[in-house]
Amino acid sequence: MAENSGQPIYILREGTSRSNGREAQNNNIMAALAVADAVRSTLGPKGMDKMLVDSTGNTTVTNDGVTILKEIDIEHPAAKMVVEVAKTQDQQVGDGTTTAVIFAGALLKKAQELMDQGIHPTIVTSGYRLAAAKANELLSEIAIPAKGKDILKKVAYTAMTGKSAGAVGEVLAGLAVDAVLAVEENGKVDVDNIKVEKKTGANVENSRVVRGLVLNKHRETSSMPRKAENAKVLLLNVALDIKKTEVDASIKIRSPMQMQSFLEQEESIIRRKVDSIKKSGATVVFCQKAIADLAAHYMGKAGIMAFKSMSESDMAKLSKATGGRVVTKLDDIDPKDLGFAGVVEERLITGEDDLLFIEGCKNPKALTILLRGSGYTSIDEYERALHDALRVVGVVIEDKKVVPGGGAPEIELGLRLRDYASTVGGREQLAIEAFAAALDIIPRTLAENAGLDPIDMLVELRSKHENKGGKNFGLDVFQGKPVDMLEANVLEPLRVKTQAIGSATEAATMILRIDDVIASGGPSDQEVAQARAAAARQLQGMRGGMGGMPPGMGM
Ligand SMILES: Nc1ncnc2c1ncn2[C@@H]1O[C@H](COP(=O)(O)OP(=O)(O)O)[C@@H](O)[C@H]1O
Ligand SMILES: [Mg+2]
Repeated sequence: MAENSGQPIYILREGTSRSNGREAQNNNIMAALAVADAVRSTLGPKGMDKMLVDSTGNTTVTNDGVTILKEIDIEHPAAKMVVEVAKTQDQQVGDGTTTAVIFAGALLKKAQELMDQGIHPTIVTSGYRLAAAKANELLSEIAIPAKGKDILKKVAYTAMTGKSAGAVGEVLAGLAVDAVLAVEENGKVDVDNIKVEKKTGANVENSRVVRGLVLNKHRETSSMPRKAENAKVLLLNVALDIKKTEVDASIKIRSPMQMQSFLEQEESIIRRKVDSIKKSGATVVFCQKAIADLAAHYMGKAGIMAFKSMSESDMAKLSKATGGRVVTKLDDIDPKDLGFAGVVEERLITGEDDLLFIEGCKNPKALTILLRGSGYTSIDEYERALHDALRVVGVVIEDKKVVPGGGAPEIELGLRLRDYASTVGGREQLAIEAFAAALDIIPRTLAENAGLDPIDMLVELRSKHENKGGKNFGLDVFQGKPVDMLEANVLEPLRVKTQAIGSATEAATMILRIDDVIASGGPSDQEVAQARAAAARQLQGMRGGMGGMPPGMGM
C-alpha cells in the first residue's frame, strides 16, 4: 500500500499475504529449522527411524533423510528450499542428505543470532560465502587418498550404518563394492549399470552380484531348453512371424489345395526366418517383437531358447552385458553381432518363481544385484542402504579421496575456520565464526542421538584436534568417546562433505537474502470462508441499496 494524496493505493490482489523485513526472514528461518528438526533425530549410526504412513496407508520405515523429506508434504517455500538441498545432495552424491539439511538449519539459526545483534543479512551471507569457499579448500587438505577394495568397503559400510541394514552392512558393503568395481570404466562409474532385483523369501546373506542380468522372463515354449551354456545371444528387433499386410487385405481361398499351399507358404516363410537364425549360430534369441507359435516350435526343435516382447531397456542392458548388437535384418546375420553369455538359464528361486539368469557375460558392464530379504519393509530399506553404498563407492572410485567420519572433519574445519576468521576481520569475521560454530551441529547431533553429553563430547573432540595427529578424531558413538576414525574404519567420500557444505550454504544464503514474501497462492479454507462471508455482506448491501464496495477494492 502506498499513500497518494491521502488515498491508499492497493497494488496487490485481495487475499495476497505479505510479510517483509525481519518478520519475513524470521518466518523463513523458522520454516527451514522445522525441516532440519524433522530429520535431526535420524543422524548417525544411533539415529532413530521414522515411520511414514502415506494417504493410502502404505508404510515406510526409514532413517534416510531424503526419503523422509520426499514423503512428507511440505508447503512453505523456504522449507522447500531446504528440501531441495537434500534432493541435490542425493543426486550428486547419494549420501549425506541429513547432514546437509541439518547444517543448513544450523547456518540459519546462527544467522538469526547475528541479525538479532544488528548485523545486516548481506554481511552474514558474504561471510558465509567466504567461509564455505575456505572450507572447501581446507577439506581437500584434510582429505585422505583412497585406493583399494578395503577402503571402498569401509566407505560403503559407513554409508549404511544407521540404516536398518546396519547388522547386515557387511554383506551389503561387499555386494556394493563388487558391483561397482565391475562396472567401472576408465575411472568413471555409472551406477545406472547396476540393476537391483529385489526378491523376498530368503535372508539377505543369500543376496549376490550376478555378473550379467536377472530378468523376469520365461522362454516361449517348454520344448525349448531351460539352459544354454556358452550361449551365443542374438538380439533381434524383427518379428518372427508372418508380416502383417500394411493395408487390410483378404485372401480368397477357393479350394483345399489353395489352403494347403497358402499354409505351406506361411510355413516356409517362418522356416526361412528360423533357418537364418540357425545359420548365424545363435543359441539364445531375445526378440523385441512377437514370435509366432510355429517359429517358437522350430526354434525349440533346433535347441534354441527364445524370448519375445523384450523391453527396449532390457535389450540395451543385454547388449551392454553380452556385447551383442541389436539386429534389425534377418538375412545374413553377422556372427560378430552375436553376444556371449557363459550361461543363460531359467532358474527356480525359493520355489516360487522362475527368473532368467544371464551370467558369465563377456563384457559384464551391466549387472544385477539379486537382493534378498525376508520382508517387504526390510528389503526396501536394504535397497535404500544399497543405493547409498553404490553411490558412495562410485564417488570414491572417481575422486579417490575420503575424509574421516563421526564429525571429525566438522571439528577440524571449525577450528581452522576460526583462525581464518581472524585474518578476515571486520563484521564478516563474526559471520565466519558463526559458520564455524554451525559446523558443530554434526558432532553435537551425533552425540545427542547416541545419548551422550554433547558439550563434553565437543570439548573432548576439540582438545584432540588441537593436538598434533588428532585431526582424524571423531565421535565413536558406540564407545562414547573420541576415537581415530581411520582406526575405527569410519570413512566417507570427500564429495559428501564438500557437496553438503556447498549446497547448505547456498540454500541458507538464498533464504537470508529474502526480505519480502508476497504470497498470492491458492486461498486457504479460512480465506475461502472469509471471502464467502464478504460476498454475502456485499450482496446484502446491494439489496439494501447501499452499493458498498468490497473491502480492499477501494481506489
Ligand atoms: N560408526 C560410526 N561412528 C561414528 N559416526 C558415524 C559412524 N558411521 C557413520 N557416522 C556418521 O554419521 C553421519 C551420517 O549419518 P546418516 O544418518 O547416514 O546421515 P546422512 O543422511 O547425512 O548420511 C556422518 O557424520 C558419519 O560420519
Ligand atoms: Mg548416510
